[in-house]
Amino acid sequence: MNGVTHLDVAVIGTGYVGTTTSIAFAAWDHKVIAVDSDQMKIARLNQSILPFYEEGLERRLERYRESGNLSFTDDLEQGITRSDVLFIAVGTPSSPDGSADLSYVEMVARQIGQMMDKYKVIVTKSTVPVGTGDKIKSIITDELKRRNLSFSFDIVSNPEFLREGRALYDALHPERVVIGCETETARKTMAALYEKVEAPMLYTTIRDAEMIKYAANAFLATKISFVNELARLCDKMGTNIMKVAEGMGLDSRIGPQFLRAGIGYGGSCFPKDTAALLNLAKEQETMLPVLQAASNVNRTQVSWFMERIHHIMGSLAGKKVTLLGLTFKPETDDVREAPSLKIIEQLLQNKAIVSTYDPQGMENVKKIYPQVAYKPTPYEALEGADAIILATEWREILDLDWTKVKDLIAQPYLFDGRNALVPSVMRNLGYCYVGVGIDGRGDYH
Ligand SMILES: NC(=O)c1ccc[n+]([C@@H]2O[C@H](COP(=O)([O-])OP(=O)(O)OC[C@H]3O[C@@H](n4cnc5c(N)ncnc54)[C@H](O)[C@@H]3O)[C@@H](O)[C@H]2O)c1
Ligand SMILES: O=c1ccn([C@@H]2O[C@H](COP(=O)(O)OP(=O)(O)O[C@H]3O[C@H](CO)[C@@H](O)[C@H](O)[C@H]3O)[C@@H](O)[C@H]2O)c(=O)[nH]1
Repeated sequence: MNGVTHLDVAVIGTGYVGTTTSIAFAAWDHKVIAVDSDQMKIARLNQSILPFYEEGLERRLERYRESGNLSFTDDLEQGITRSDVLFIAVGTPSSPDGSADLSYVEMVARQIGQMMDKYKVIVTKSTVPVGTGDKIKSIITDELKRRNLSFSFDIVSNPEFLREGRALYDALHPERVVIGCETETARKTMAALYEKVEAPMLYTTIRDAEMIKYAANAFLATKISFVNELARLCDKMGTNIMKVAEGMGLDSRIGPQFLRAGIGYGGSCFPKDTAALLNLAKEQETMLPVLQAASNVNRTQVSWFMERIHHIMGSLAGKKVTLLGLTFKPETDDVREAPSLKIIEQLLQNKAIVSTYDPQGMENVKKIYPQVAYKPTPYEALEGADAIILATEWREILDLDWTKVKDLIAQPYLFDGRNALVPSVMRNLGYCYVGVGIDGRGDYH
């Protein structure tokens, strides 16, 4: 494969990562077949309809389908036999004990072993525990043995670091590409795949690459929990976590990113990947007390925030609470592990009447909490509200006409779970504004 720059690639799994990865490889002029076992998803993708919301992806999807660089199929065998490089990008959700559920990855490995017809480079894009590369190798070897075939293949770990809401940009402009591989052929193939990317390429063992992904997510999650923990203290001490974080972040050794205090991290990655790493450590009889604490802080952050609300408002029974923002972060429709879900759960338990608005997340939450009132505009959601809780800092929500909102609501309580509005501005408008760790000494009025 030396010197070859246009590779035939199959990407197995067309979720957030698989679809974005497929589009990135198509953009770099490789021929990509994206495969999913979900026929509905494939049918939509074949009409250039993205099965989730992510800005900018749909236009690219159409462009590369038309150019012939990107096609979609539910026929895995076609994807495998027509490609030299196979990417595994299926989900690795949490099992009840916190470990990564590898059943989708193992299933794909078996299918690859049952269908491959010649040498392939098999790359794990999914986030997987250390040792999964070895597992995939042995599953494929067993399947080939069963078929009395003995051709070789290479296993590679190439973890993905994209953020939802910025998936296309992150995939096209990664800050680093981590490649865990064992042979020169695999290394050259991966170098050819990423030839057009201007980013450091870090070559490691497969196990190191697998660990790097978990370590990066665990570190970022810990940074967030660290400021959230401090925010709780700031709230008691009359200090402002926003200023404290700003002061910390100006030290280049610390950096300003991921120091935004709030109601905690959600999403399909941080909660699941920290749990998986903790589980991995437990299996090795090794303690990770720092990460365990970070996880505990995050697990209790919404309850801590809700306690502030109860402290100020008393019982919420029969009160109308408007929740603004449902997704785990702005610019996505993903509500997996979103703090808003815990907030809804607690509001309903306390017999509040909940209405909500989110630009993209309402359909997904409606499936879980049909008893909440989902409104087509934020203003309709806010009518007659006794309290407003901001859970996701969508631009559209921050840019509301807050003077108009003031006239719509019954009581001016505004709880900003993301410290995203300007306290002095909101207070000047007459709101009783409460943020996370910025108000001090519980004196909110
Ligand atoms: N979402 C992110 O931002 C992100 C970022 C980096 C890494 N990751 C990791 O990437 C992996 C995928 O995440 P995601 O969010 O894209 O998941 P997802 O749930 O959105 O998509 C997974 C897809 O795999 C498909 N699938 C499952 N089994 C299959 C099979 N046997 N054959 C073909 N298709 C199959 C499913 O139908 C689904 O469409 C996970 O390990 C995740 O931790 C996710
Ligand atoms: O200072 C901050 C930064 C983030 N968050 C929250 O943290 C969560 C995760 O945010 P972000 O990391 O931006 O989104 P993800 O799409 O989950 O991306 C993370 O998880 C992906 C999946 O593994 C990785 O690829 C990315 O590198 C990693 O940033 C969200 O709920 C944010 O609201 C905070 O509370 N404070």
